[in-house]
Amino acid sequence: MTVEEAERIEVTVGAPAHGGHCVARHEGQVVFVRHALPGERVIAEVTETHRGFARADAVEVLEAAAERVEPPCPYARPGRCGGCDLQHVAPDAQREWKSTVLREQLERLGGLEPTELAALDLTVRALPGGPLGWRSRVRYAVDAADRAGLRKHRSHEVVPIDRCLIAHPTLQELPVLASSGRRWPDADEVTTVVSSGGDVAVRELGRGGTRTVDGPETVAETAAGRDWRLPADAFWQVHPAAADTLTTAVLELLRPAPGETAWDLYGGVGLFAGALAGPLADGGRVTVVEADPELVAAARANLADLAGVEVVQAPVERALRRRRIAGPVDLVVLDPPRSGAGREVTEAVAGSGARAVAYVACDPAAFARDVRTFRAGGWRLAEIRGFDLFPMTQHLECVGLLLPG
Ligand SMILES: C[S@@+](CC[C@H](N)C(=O)[O-])C[C@H]1O[C@@H](n2cnc3c(N)ncnc32)[C@H](O)[C@@H]1O
Repeated sequence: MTVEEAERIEVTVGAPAHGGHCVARHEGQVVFVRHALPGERVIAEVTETHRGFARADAVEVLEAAAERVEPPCPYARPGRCGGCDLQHVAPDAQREWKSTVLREQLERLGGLEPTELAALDLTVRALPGGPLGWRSRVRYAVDAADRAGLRKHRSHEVVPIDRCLIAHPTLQELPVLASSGRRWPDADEVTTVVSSGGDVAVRELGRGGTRTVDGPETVAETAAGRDWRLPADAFWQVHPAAADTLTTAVLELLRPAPGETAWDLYGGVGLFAGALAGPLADGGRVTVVEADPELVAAARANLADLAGVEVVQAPVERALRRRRIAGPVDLVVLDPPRSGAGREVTEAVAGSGARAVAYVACDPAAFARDVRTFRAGGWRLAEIRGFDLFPMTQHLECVGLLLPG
């Protein structure tokens, strides 16, 4: 008998898997269970059925794991806000969970052998500041009644909320959410931003594009020993300690030397190029490649004081195909979106003559697939640093050092 949607099943929960759930089995069928922990016995309500697997939410815990805690947010419950997947897990155990996911993805999708995995430190490290109040950028969705809220897990349905506990305290004060009485008749989404320079901005995205509702058009950030200015809703790391943590990891792993050349691929406003430019000075060069024209303009402005930095506006794959950038190059930073760099870009980077690549990854599955491509091209994953840039959620960030040979 297979599991049916809305049916309640009793299962023993197994290991965490990519995506914020644990794997269980019910009558031979795989069930991905959210709101659960490995080793628990739970009653789970089936939310989706597919050929060969089902999804379910743990709605009653019969035998709790020692790592289970009461979720601090009342919306982090089955059927409510889908933003946080791990609020029911103690913070240390969240990082162990992420480390397990990283290992599993590198083994299954990356093709790493047990001996290679054993040689890597897959610890996922906490950033300063604790698991709540960190998020410096929050994008809310607007529901049919023009109220701003957050979406349910795997659904377009918007849950009106009166606060988001992982949001930075400054953002929680803003009169944006339904509880403030504020309505958003012209918007599909509302973005709130607080920058390290103290700027606070609210932008709405609607049929007419985006517009600033409150605060400045651009915000100031400080990272990697430099000051940055960027459009309020442009890409920037959402954890206040993330930009410094990632640039430090990239510099420590790549060890740039004066006179070397580097590519900063998927460069955004040029964060990694800005960090590399100093150590590469005395004849070194960095080329940033970024597709978004607004980010390219910000990168050019932010990096204008640095000699030897060029910013190319193009999709990375096209820049490589049309030889707008071409090897040999010494160092490469790859920081692609969640979907990863993909085979074409990864093969081109593997053939670029680089002596080292730092791959900054926000999705362990896409990262592992690209690692497999590097390995097929004769490279190896020499070191990895995992960071908990998104506490309370299933997301993890890592920086991998890939070396040829
Ligand atoms: C994860 S962000 C990294 C940005 C930057 N490295 C940083 O740390 O601030 C990924 C960036 O890749 C850009 N992007 C996405 N697809 C791209 C593509 N095919 N070619 C070039 N840039 C792309 C996005 O606009 C975004 O700025």
